[in-house]
Amino acid sequence: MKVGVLGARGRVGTAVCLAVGEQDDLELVAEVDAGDALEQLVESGAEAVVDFTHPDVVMENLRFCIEHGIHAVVGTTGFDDARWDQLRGWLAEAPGTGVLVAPNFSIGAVLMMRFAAEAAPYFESVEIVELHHPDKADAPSGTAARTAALVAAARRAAGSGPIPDATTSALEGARGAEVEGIRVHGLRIRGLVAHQEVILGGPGETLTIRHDSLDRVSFTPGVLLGLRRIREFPGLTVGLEPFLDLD
Ligand SMILES: NC(=O)C1=CN([C@@H]2O[C@H](COP(=O)(O)OP(=O)(O)OC[C@H]3O[C@@H](n4cnc5c(N)ncnc54)[C@H](O)[C@@H]3O)[C@@H](O)[C@H]2O)C=CC1
Ligand SMILES: O=C(O)C1=N[C@H](C(=O)O)C[C@H](O)C1
Repeated sequence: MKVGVLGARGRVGTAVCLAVGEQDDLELVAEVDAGDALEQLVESGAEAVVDFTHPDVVMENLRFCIEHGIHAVVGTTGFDDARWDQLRGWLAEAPGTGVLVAPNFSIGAVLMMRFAAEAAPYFESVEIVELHHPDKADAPSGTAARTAALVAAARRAAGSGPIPDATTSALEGARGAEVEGIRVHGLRIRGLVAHQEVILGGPGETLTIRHDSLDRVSFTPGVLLGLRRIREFPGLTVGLEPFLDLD
């Protein structure tokens, strides 16, 4: 498969270019970054792209790819319901084209999210702490937002009660942001890459589920899996789980 990388000179894009270049069954045909023409993808015959760019530009990139029947494996964050609807609308006009958007391509992070959702109905309390490098544009992280959504859905399905919190007075931000009723706290620390803790608590005990991406190579096995299986998943897929046969 011929592959183009969008955001090729970025932190993750650089690691993805190296990884794709090492595979016998994948050929890196386009390395596109800010200011480069997207037409390069068509001229080079790219059959699929990997996008690790910026929330402000990813939709424009995806519209171009879908219009040209190029599959997309997307790590860029910043998606919301309006963006999902827009993507589904574009994909309806391009049967056979697949777009995978995964908030985290690291296998450990996917499992961390799954374990957190599985544990959540068994505990009264649950909060999420995400820790990243300070050059990250978005907060909370896409991973934290998705973890909160999965945890909230698991609790709803189990009929869990409200999460206890007696706070009546707080400085703005002191209790973090709320995503689907789950508190999410973001730290930006030089030296870190991407880390997350889900802390659950019940009477007399806590359970902490932690994942650490220590290097951006942690994202490349999931990206390669996405490329190898994208033809099997036409339309929009959110999250790597189906590609890992986890759903
Ligand atoms: N899903 C996942 O597993 C992961 C997702 N991310 C997300 O990926 C995105 C990128 O992260 P980083 O690599 O750390 O950022 P970065 O800032 O290091 O790299 C982004 C690159 O995109 C380039 N770019 C900007 N506009 C462009 C355009 N229109 N076309 C092509 N390239 C363009 C920039 O010049 C830069 O080289 C962020 O949204 C981040 O949250 C990051 C790590 C893992
Ligand atoms: O910007 C990053 O670095 C990361 N972004 C993704 C996110 O927002 O969840 C994935 C990972 O946390 C690294």
